[in-house]
Amino acid sequence: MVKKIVLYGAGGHAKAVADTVEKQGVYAITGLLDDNRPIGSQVYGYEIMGGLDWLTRHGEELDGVIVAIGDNWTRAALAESIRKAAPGLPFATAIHPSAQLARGSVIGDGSVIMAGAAVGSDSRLGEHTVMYPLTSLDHDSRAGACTSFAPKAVTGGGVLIGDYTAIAIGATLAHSVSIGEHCVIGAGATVLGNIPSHTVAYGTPARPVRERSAGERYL
Ligand SMILES: CC(=O)SCCNC(=O)CCNC(=O)[C@H](O)C(C)(C)COP(=O)(O)OP(=O)(O)OC[C@H]1O[C@@H](n2cnc3c(N)ncnc32)[C@H](O)[C@@H]1OP(=O)(O)O
Repeated sequence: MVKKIVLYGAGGHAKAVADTVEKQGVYAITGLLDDNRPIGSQVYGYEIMGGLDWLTRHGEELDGVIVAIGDNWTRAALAESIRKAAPGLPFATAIHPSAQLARGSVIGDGSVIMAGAAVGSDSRLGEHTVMYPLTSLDHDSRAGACTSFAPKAVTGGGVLIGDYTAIAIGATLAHSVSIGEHCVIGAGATVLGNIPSHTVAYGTPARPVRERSAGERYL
């Protein structure tokens, strides 16, 4: 039987998540939830049904939920609110059929792995992580919870990435580098050394540019 899920979010990122879920073919999307858009409006033919109140009333009818918000910190906060509003409702994981998951790789609940993304041997992704198209996290790497890889962001093997960190479009991380929590690695950066937590870094080679606090906007 097809499992029923809702996507929490209704913007551009939610469209990309919906496409991944549709292609995966494991879940049927009952509808979308969004606290800032009118109830009854539609995205891709899916109705916006409400917000957290809806989930409190209908959570038990569902098999799962995916937080479909692109910003890492907002996605984390919403996941926490959902846990409280609908305790026991699982976070579903969406994996595009063209994604490649190597032996020993582990994908955290609520994560979304889009078209052509690759997770290398024995690599682990935390909960609610997003890998956009053509990204790769190579062998023996760890990406924490609520991290994100924008299109064509790639890493070598043995890389560590802390919770909430965003790897921007086209960034490259050399093997064995360690990136802290709450970092943003800027578009097109080439990271050759470690980057401490709460840092915005970019350039080739990437250099820390400034500090950033948790939740500071980057998209
Ligand atoms: C499907 C999707 O859409 S997923 C999302 C895709 N988008 C991304 O991944 C992009 C995310 N954003 C970035 O990567 C940005 O580079 C950030 C957030 C890291 C940096 O942004 P800010 O700190 O706001 O930098 P700001 O725009 O103020 O620019 C400051 C200076 O740094 C330069 N700069 C900014 N980012 C970069 C970069 N990645 N590489 C080199 N130089 C940069 C700017 O050109 C500017 O230079 P100037 O002062 O000489 O004019």
